[in-house]
Amino acid sequence: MGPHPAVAAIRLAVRRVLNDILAEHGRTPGRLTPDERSSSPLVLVACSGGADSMALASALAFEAPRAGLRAGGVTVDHGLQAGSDLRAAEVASRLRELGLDPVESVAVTVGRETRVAHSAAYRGGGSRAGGPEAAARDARYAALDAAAERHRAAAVLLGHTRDDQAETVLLGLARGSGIRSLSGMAAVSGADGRYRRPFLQLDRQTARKACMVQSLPVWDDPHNTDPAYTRSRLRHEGLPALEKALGKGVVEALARTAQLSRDDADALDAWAGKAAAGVRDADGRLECAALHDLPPAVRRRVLRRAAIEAGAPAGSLFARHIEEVDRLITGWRGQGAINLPGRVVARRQGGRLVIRQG
Ligand SMILES: Nc1ncnc2c1ncn2[C@@H]1O[C@H](COP(=O)(O)OP(=O)(O)OP(=O)(O)O)[C@@H](O)[C@H]1O
Repeated sequence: MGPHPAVAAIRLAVRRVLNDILAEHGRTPGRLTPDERSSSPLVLVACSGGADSMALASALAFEAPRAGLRAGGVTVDHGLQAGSDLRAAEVASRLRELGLDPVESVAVTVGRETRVAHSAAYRGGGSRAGGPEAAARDARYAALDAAAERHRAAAVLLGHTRDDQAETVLLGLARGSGIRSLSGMAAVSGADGRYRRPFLQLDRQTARKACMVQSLPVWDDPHNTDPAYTRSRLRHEGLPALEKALGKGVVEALARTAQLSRDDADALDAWAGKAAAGVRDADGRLECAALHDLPPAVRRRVLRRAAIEAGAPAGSLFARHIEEVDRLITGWRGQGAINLPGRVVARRQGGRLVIRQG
């Protein structure tokens, strides 16, 4: 008898991603001999101990040796709840029981300077827009990046599911975001495509079921049900209300919107990349008349790229900033310079737009 359908589904999702990683390393799937083991690429799973990432860890532990890859795990202790250090240690020991090796528990301090074990220091991103959730996320990714580098990992797997994707799209819609935000999380992201999300097409219920039938203990993060958090309200009130009003299938539809938006955003970014070269003069200033002739979606992307190239941090550069700069082109009334994040300033000089450090 084969595995339970939920277990088969999570394993298939992970196998696909492992096959991609193997292909990128010029390898074919197959079990390792003991000699080959130390030189085979390492895939880490980022595990909170929640159902999604425990399911992911179990599928990785099962599939990696069959594919000819090593598998390890990292759990991050954000230090935000009492006893979080004990829980992280417990998650680490569960990962070891699954057969993962190496396994690390990394402590970070969110909000101020963020430290991890191994004496390295990272910025927690406390001043970043988005509040404590964003600060915790920044600290977590810094720690995961560092762990991946320490272990020279080929990839880090994350347990985001189709439900997480739908929530991300809805949050973006409610904020009035453009299609790049509506495209949600990418299946592959980060430095050199380090982060992989095998479960983006899989629903949360399947991951939870897979844990249940494999008797994997899971930790339910109280933040996930705390109505103080926007995402929690969306998950427990917003999406169910939408499904009640519009019928089942809202989550799948939103995930499809993410995919379609990603394709559109990629195409527009490529267009803007080409257009950017055509609107610059020899001194790197932008020609306002040429910018004016571009479709607004392309023009805004050209302006955003120029601001980022001048040093504006992408994470702090919002649509409202770009709209203000855009008015120097489309609504020119002699306005003064526009200040952007990262001490970047946009100002009009005759028929040219200059975007550079203030
Ligand atoms: N403390 C953590 N340590 C390591 N990885 C984490 C941690 N928190 C989140 N992750 C990774 O990020 C993914 C998304 O986390 P998030 O908290 O947004 O979703 P979730 O639905 O609560 O996931 P899970 O059920 O796995 O906790 C997780 O599946 C996991 O891969």
